[in-house]
Amino acid sequence: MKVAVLGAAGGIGQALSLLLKTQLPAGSELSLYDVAPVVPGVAVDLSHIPTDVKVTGFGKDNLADALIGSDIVLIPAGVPRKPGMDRSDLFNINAGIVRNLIDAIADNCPKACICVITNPVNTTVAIAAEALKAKGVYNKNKLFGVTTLDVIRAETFVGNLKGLNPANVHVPVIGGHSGTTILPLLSQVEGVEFTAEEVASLTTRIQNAGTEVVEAKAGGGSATLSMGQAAARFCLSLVAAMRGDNVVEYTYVQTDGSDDAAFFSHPVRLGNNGVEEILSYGELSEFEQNAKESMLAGLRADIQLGVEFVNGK
Ligand SMILES: NC(=O)C1=CN([C@@H]2O[C@H](COP(=O)(O)OP(=O)(O)OC[C@H]3O[C@@H](n4cnc5c(N)ncnc54)[C@H](O)[C@@H]3O)[C@@H](O)[C@H]2O)C=CC1
Ligand SMILES: O=C([O-])CC(=O)C(=O)O
Repeated sequence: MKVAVLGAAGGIGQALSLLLKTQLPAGSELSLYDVAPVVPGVAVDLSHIPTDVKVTGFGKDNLADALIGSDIVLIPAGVPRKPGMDRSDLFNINAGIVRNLIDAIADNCPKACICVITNPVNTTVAIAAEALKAKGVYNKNKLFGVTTLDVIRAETFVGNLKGLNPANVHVPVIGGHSGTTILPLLSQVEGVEFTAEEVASLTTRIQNAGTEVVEAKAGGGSATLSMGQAAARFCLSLVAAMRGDNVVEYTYVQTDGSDDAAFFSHPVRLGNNGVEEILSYGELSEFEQNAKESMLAGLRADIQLGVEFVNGK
């Protein structure tokens, strides 16, 4: 198993690479790429941890070498938010970064599962899909927007509010990954009752949790450590599924688009070839149904922006 991390010298990239170095199965390879000159040093640093995972660092001019033979590519490359910015304000810089990295993936490891972390995820995943189509190698079952951070936050906040161990709480989160497009399904949390006020305030907190971190970091970036954990969880689930385990994760994937949007986070059964089955997210409460209806137009517009970035208007 070879896993490549593109943007590996950044805040997310380093946390994620550390978790993968210690948790990937024995015999795996971890390939770290970044345009920052520190990346070979990050790889040397990690390589001193005694696990049977081989780590190699690749600088700016060696993207092809980093990618060749990869089974999974994780993309946390790009700029993070500062206070006062929305995720959509990152589009101008990050759209081009994602496009170029995806072109290189198409050329060097077109069969890899691709996990996009770079914001705005609602749009960068659509950019990735269109760029892969333009190269003739798009497989909708192998492209994922990583929305696991919304899930782990929701589990933490519910656990804290109700005095439960968050590790035992499961909260479905559907939709996209920004503001009101993030839709936690609190009505489906087993064994927990919420008042209407709790549903309203928890939903808002989960939707604004990224901003909570951006403001607390006061100009020093956005979530990196919790995102490293979230991306590691998603990647390790994909690895386990590729080795035959039955694994379901919530992730932003291409749907048939019939009722929701062309990309939408669903519970997804993962398998050897990425998406094995997109599962239903079940029944929504009236609050959730209304929240879904009112965010869909915005999510569709975010996706359209990505389609037009690659194909023109
Ligand atoms: N999906 C999600 O839930 C989340 C997504 N993010 C997003 O992840 C991205 C990265 O965030 P951080 O790690 O905090 O930023 P960072 O600034 O700490 O790291 C980004 C890294 O990307 C590298 N980079 C820039 N252009 C590149 C290119 N063309 N090729 C390879 N590497 C390149 C930089 O050199 C840097 O090392 C941001 O867009 C952020 O908004 C952040 C948190 C959660
Ligand atoms: O809020 C941000 O800019 C980073 C992010 O996506 C998150 O923390 O959920």
